[in-house]
Amino acid sequence: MKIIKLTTYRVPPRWMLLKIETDEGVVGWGEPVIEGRARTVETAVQEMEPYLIGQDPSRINDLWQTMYRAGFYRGGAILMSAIAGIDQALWDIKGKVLGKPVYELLGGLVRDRMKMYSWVGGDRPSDIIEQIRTLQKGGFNTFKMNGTEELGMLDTSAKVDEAVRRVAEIREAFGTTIEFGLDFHGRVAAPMAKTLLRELEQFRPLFVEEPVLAEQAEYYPRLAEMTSIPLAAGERMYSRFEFKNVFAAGGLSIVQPDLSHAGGITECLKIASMAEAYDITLAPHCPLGPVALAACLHVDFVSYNAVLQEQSMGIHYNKGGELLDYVVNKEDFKIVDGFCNPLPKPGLGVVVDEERVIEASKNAPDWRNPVWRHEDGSVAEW
Ligand SMILES: O=C(O)C(=O)C[C@@H](O)[C@H](O)CO
Ligand SMILES: [Mg+2]
Repeated sequence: MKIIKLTTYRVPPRWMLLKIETDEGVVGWGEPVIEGRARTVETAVQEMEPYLIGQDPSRINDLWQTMYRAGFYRGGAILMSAIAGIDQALWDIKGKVLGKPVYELLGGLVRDRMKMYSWVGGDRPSDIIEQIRTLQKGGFNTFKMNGTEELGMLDTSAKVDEAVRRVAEIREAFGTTIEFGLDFHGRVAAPMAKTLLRELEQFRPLFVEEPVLAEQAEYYPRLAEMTSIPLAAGERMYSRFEFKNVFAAGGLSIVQPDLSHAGGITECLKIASMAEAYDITLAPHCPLGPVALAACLHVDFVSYNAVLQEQSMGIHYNKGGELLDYVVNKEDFKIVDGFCNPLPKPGLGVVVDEERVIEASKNAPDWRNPVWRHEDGSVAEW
């Protein structure tokens, strides 16, 4: 069997789907994308084509290593997202050829169902209580929200009080009937992280995500020393070579590689396994589409240390498109009591509605995150 064609489809809300075709008619789908840089990743996928066209798609490991090493420069958000989506599609092809879901090719199930969580509150966290109440009815009991709005590198007690009040209200309303993670989203600089973590500790959030920016990872062990709140990060780290230094330095309790940014199933499986050796749990980042989520679930179902899975249904980014819009087998993604079952169909287990994808790709938006500014006019971390 040989790879004969790669086709990318940028689609609303902000995703990109990749179709890899073979000379025997087997097709694989992947989701290579960096939110806000879809066109750049699309070009990176096109630049990877010479390593793929005419090659045997079953040789995923050799194709992965060639895409990673043969171009001399390596790593980073764009190249690793391109490789990620291609890798997903290759695993999809392999599973379809062998008639098995990907998790079977990776050693089989380590659990029967996977715990999912839902975003609430939007870019500037609001209406959280109501949104949690609504999602509870749908069976969710684990949530994530932004921990703050814009925050200066050194900011006021009033801003700290605002962040703490929001969390206090959640605990007041729900007690310990729910759990919630706080995403600092890189908005909190090191000078403010300690204060916020100390003030929030009394409410025992399930985790604090990106407590500081990924480029400040050396603070993870120092922050972990001063708080009992589990620290989570990973969406802005792109290969096991980045994660190894963070694991060795300590401080992370939860690692959140993104299956569409960190080299795909082949790489994230290795990251998950490295994390397990450090007693670090796995909670793949996935504010994206159905193929990305499917890739996450296959890694979750074979990784002992997988504890939580993000999914984008109802997320504030999904304007103009929703998680299952491009999926035919929507029922396979059903979330019951906050859990998802293994995807049973061969490959990644996503039956893509190709007509819908092609139609939607005709007027795909160039999604960009907003550019925020502090009151002094300087750019703020979004
Ligand atoms: O889901 C998360 O944890 C995020 O921090 C969302 C962020 O990654 C946006 O997708 C960037 O556009
Ligand atoms: Mg995040």
